[in-house]
Amino acid sequence: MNPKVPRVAAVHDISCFGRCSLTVIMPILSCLGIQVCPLPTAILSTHLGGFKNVAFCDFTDRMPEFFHHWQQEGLAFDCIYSGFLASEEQIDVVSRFIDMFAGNNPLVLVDPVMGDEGKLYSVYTPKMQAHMQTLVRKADIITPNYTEACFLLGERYQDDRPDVDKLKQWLVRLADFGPAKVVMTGIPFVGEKIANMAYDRLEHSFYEVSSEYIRGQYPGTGDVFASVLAGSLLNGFSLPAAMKRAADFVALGIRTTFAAGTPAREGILLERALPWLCRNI
Ligand SMILES: Nc1ncnc2c1ncn2[C@@H]1O[C@H](COP(=O)(O)OP(=O)(O)O)[C@@H](O)[C@H]1O
Ligand SMILES: Cc1ncc(COP(=O)(O)O)c(C=O)c1O
Repeated sequence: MNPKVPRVAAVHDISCFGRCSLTVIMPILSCLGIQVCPLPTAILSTHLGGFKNVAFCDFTDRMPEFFHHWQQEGLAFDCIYSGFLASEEQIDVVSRFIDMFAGNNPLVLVDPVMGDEGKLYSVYTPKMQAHMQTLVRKADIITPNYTEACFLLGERYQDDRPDVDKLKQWLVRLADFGPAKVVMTGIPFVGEKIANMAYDRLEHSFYEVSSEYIRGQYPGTGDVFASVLAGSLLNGFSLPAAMKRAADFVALGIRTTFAAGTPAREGILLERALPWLCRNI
């Protein structure tokens, strides 16, 4: 275990119901022995997948006030981890935040949350997509799902089995934007598998971690995966080992939830899966 408690600035929304974003990221990172300082991007009554009339409070205008105070207090972070961003302007605000806190050389993980299953989320405009590309340039590691990788690269989304050599080229092209490590999640493979593929430019290596696909589409799996990945990297695990821990934990959460039969839109039963993570930090 890391002798010092690493500190993460988690730049995500609070979806008050539905187990995604900060409501899963905070307990997961705490469980992994990491201090989490949330910088909220928006507060929503629920996440955006599967609910109507969601109450939405955009936090863009308040964010600079919060991080300027952190700067005055001399705070430093070991990691800056961003996810769902609520507006075009907010993407630039996060970019400024990263610049302001670059002095401590934090691990910058950008999860370019934009869409799933070939579609952009309703709040994501094409302009936000272009701004997201500029944020990705500042990251050390990015974790797009397969859909987000297609949007970042301007490639057509295909829901049949993508070709592995082509995916490798895509990973290299994504790393050419700036991040040394790229982890693409949620790749649909034949044989009932779901895969994560990664490229580490500094190691000149590709990695693949796949799991048995468990029936069911749950919100927040990307956040659960990326927070276990971030926490494991901060605790000294290698990239492939961190990917394996993240994929295994999501699979455990999904299996537990599927067995309990709770509504998919409520997310995975994190409360039942967390004890495993706490025992395996
Ligand atoms: N139905 C599933 N069965 C098994 N593992 C899953 C399933 N859904 C997600 N995962 C795991 O979680 C990772 C992240 O999920 P993904 O769906 O890509 O995230 P996002 O919510 O960002 O679209 C996947 O790459 C996989 O390892
Ligand atoms: C408001 C909000 N934040 C975050 C997410 C990220 O969820 P995921 O981990 O599934 O990418 C979603 C997805 O529905 C969302 O609606």
